[in-house]
Amino acid sequence: MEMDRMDENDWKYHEEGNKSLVVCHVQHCRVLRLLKYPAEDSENPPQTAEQAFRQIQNIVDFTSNVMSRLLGDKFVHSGEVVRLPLEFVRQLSIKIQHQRPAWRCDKVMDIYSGCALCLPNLTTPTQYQPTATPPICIEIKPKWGFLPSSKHVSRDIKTRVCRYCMHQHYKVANGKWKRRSLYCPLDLFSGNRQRMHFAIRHLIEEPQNNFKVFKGGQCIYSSKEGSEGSPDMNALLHHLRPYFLRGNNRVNGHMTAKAVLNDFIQVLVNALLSPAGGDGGPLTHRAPEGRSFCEASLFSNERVRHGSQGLPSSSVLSRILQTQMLDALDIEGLYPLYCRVEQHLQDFPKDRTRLQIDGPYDQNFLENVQKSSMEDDGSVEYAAAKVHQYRIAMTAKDCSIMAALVPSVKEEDDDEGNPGCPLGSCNSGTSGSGPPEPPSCSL
Ligand SMILES: O=P(O)(O)O[C@@H]1[C@@H](OP(=O)(O)O)[C@H](OP(=O)(O)O)[C@H](O)[C@H](OP(=O)(O)O)[C@H]1OP(=O)(O)O
Ligand SMILES: Nc1ncnc2c1ncn2[C@@H]1O[C@H](COP(=O)(O)OP(=O)(O)OP(=O)(O)O)[C@@H](O)[C@H]1O
Repeated sequence: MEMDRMDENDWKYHEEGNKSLVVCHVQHCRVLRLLKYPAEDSENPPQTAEQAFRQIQNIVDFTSNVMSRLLGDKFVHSGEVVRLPLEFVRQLSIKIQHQRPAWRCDKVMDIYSGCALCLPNLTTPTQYQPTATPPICIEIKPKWGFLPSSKHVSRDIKTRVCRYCMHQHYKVANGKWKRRSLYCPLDLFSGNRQRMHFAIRHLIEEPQNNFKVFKGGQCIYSSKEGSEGSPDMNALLHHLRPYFLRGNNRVNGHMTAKAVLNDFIQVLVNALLSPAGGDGGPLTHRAPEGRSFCEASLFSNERVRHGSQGLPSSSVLSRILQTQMLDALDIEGLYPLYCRVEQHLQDFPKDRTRLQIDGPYDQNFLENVQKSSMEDDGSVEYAAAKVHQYRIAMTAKDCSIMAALVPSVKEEDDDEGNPGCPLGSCNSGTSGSGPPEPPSCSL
């Protein structure tokens, strides 16, 4: 990318979250992730350009030296910080403003620093030969996959009902969503194909902030906050049908909507369980110590007892779960340690650097955090290490998986020239274009 030749017309609005806004290039498979600030700060940016640069560089370092090592570098893209011409950023901000969802407009895009994070566009994978049917990318934000077993947890309900399921009641009550989702993360993280199928089915029915489908880089299925109805599942199935034409579940040569949905979920389950290959990072597999079933899940307890195989240790879900479980104390055990660090920094502000509170997230950072003793010796070093571990766990609890399903070139057309079942053949490993792309994490 030539920074002095940036043209806002080459970029379009893609998506946004609470902290950043993402634009994608109209031709190249790149995105720019720009910071967002509260709208009331729009006249006075809360940080200088250099501070914004440092913030984004910290994200890159944290991703490459911490998250990538824990989740596996096959799954994580760190990106790079870029400096953009201010005029380009201003024009871009004006151009995309009308496409932003109203409920996100309490924050504005950073137009002052001229800094952004440049990443590959994970909704349009490039490693495979282009085919007539564009790739499908599914974004899943799985949230917390375990029940806390920390001795510090004061309420028994937290050890029986998962945080996501409890939060659903809160989110419906405060109006963020109109209907409760029946998705339960513990089902998705179970490794049991039936439970995972059940979980994804409910993600599709009520996607909220946890499920999106992109086709050729364009979001074709997601929840709109505050909207009365659910997104149109028939329209989604209409998009998906051409990808599954060679399925077995055809009635009079026609594949039923139910069969398309089942095949789609099946492919997704396979992708989520597929091994990463290569070095997965320094994690040793730790099974959740508490219960692995949430009482709020509608998946029958009886069926759980009759088959729970657990996650393959090198799958993306297993890596995410292991990283989430670095939060071994729960917020109730962590908060007093956080207060210890806060108090210490008030008394000794210079120790902020020694304790690496704001980074740098260099190669030693993770090692130092992992070296921390198991027993609380009352030191600020112990407390700071636990706070760091908690922050790493929180990142894994709020990350998204981008699973790209790429049609195989070889079987795209059958002998009569009819379109084939690209995702099915990808999945069975008979594709001429290599195995399906492993899911990637966008953090
Ligand atoms: O607290 P939660 O579980 O609602 O998660 C928040 C997310 O809500 P969601 O569950 O996706 O609806 C929330 O997402 P949205 O703003 O709803 O898109 C953020 O991701 C928030 O993280 P941060 O404060 O921006 O770092 C998330 O906060 P953290 O819990 O990660 O601090
Ligand atoms: N590299 C990428 N390629 C394609 N799409 C992306 C990429 N990174 C982010 N996105 C899209 O942009 C959305 C917002 O990005 P992201 O989740 O990084 O924002 P955030 O503000 O950090 O989110 P949160 O609300 O969790 O704080 C994602 O949900 C995803 O749909």
